[in-house]
Amino acid sequence: MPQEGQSAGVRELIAQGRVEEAAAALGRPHRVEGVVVHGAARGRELLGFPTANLDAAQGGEVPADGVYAGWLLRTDPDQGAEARWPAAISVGTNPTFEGTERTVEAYALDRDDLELYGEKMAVDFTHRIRGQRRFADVDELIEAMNADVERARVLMRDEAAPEV
Ligand SMILES: Cc1cc2nc3c(=O)[nH]c(=O)nc-3n(C[C@H](O)[C@H](O)[C@H](O)COP(=O)(O)O)c2cc1C
Ligand SMILES: Nc1ncnc2c1ncn2[C@@H]1O[C@H](COP(=O)(O)OP(=O)(O)O)[C@@H](O)[C@H]1O
Repeated sequence: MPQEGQSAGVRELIAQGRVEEAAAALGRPHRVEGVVVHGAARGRELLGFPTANLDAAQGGEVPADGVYAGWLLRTDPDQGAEARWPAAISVGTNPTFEGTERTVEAYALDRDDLELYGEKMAVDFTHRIRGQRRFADVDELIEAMNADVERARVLMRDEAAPEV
């Protein structure tokens, strides 16, 4: 659904991480869908930011590596279930940990109580924050993630909640 009718121009914007321009062209933020899978189990324990990792293999064009603000959504919520959260999103190989697999992961701002493994979810990309970096140590990464989360909070304050 999100891919259909996407022009080469919009695909190029997404590939370059220019998600604000892509959203303007599409009339809605670009969406990537997938099922939440297990990652390296570092998010919650080591970094203090649990991230839902999407198995995004066939769920839409993945934007350029980087850090974004946007939405984490349940695509088939039960009636009454919480369905969307403002999020800080990371796309890349986690170079600080010398990862090789490219992941799409999202931290729902200010929450630590979600149970999302196995759920069909999506991320909507509204703003690009920065590129991926290889930090010298974990503390530097955590410091950067804190700044990203603060930035995402400000950027998402006035964003209209997307349709599921
Ligand atoms: C807002 C945000 C920014 C991130 N920025 C970087 C980064 O610049 N470099 C990096 O190596 N990993 C970055 N990450 C990814 C973390 O390394 C990753 O979430 C962590 O390894 C946990 O992975 P796991 O979910 O597989 O346990 C970022 C994650 C988030 C949520
Ligand atoms: N605020 C949140 N944002 C995203 N996922 C959360 C959040 N709070 C709890 N979770 C849960 O924690 C999991 C991620 O924890 P994490 O330690 O990063 O493990 P993994 O490496 O398996 O992704 C998510 O899949 C989800 O089920």
